[in-house]
Amino acid sequence: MATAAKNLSAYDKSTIPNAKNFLFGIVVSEWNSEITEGLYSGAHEALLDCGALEKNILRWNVPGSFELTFGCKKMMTSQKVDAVIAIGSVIQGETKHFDFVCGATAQGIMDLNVNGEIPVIFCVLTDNNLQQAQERSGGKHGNKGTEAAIAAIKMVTLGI
Ligand SMILES: Nc1c(NC[C@H](O)[C@H](O)[C@H](O)CO)[nH]c(=O)[nH]c1=O
Ligand SMILES: CC(=O)[C@@H](O)COP(=O)(O)O
Repeated sequence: MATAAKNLSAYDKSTIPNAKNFLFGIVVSEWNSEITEGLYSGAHEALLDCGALEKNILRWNVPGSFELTFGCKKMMTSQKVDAVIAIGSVIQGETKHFDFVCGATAQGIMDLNVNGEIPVIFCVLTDNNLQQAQERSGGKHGNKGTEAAIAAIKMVTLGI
């Protein structure tokens, strides 16, 4: 199902476990900060709405999406977090650089999930243009940050 066919911000709170006992890390890319701050707001608000405590949400910033893998790895190995949300916005430019940044970031975060002990949520928008990014970070298609927060809570409580 394409994003255009769903609302990224939609969730049934009654089906989401309470997050009050868990610690969440959020690593935020500074590239396209208009977008990544919107994603962060969506994730932060959803975590609090589902019971997470403000003092249990740790935020670090990194320069760009390519640095998300290292930032998440450093956070998960040095901090007592139960899940990490990686937030980025990659927007197509004139060259193939978009492909390399998106591919490397997706692979790096997947590797953290395969080799690590806690879930790392892929909250990285990979859009053709700014409008698409705006629509998915609090616009008409909702907020992928909200979706990522719900995914983090579900993964932390998996099997409980
Ligand atoms: N063009 C975008 C970038 N590029 C920067 C890289 O992510 C990286 O910081 C740089 O190559 C140094 O290692 N990053 C984004 O997050 N979004 C973009 O659209
Ligand atoms: C995703 C990128 O790295 C891209 O925005 C950079 O722009 P350009 O391809 O025009 O150098």
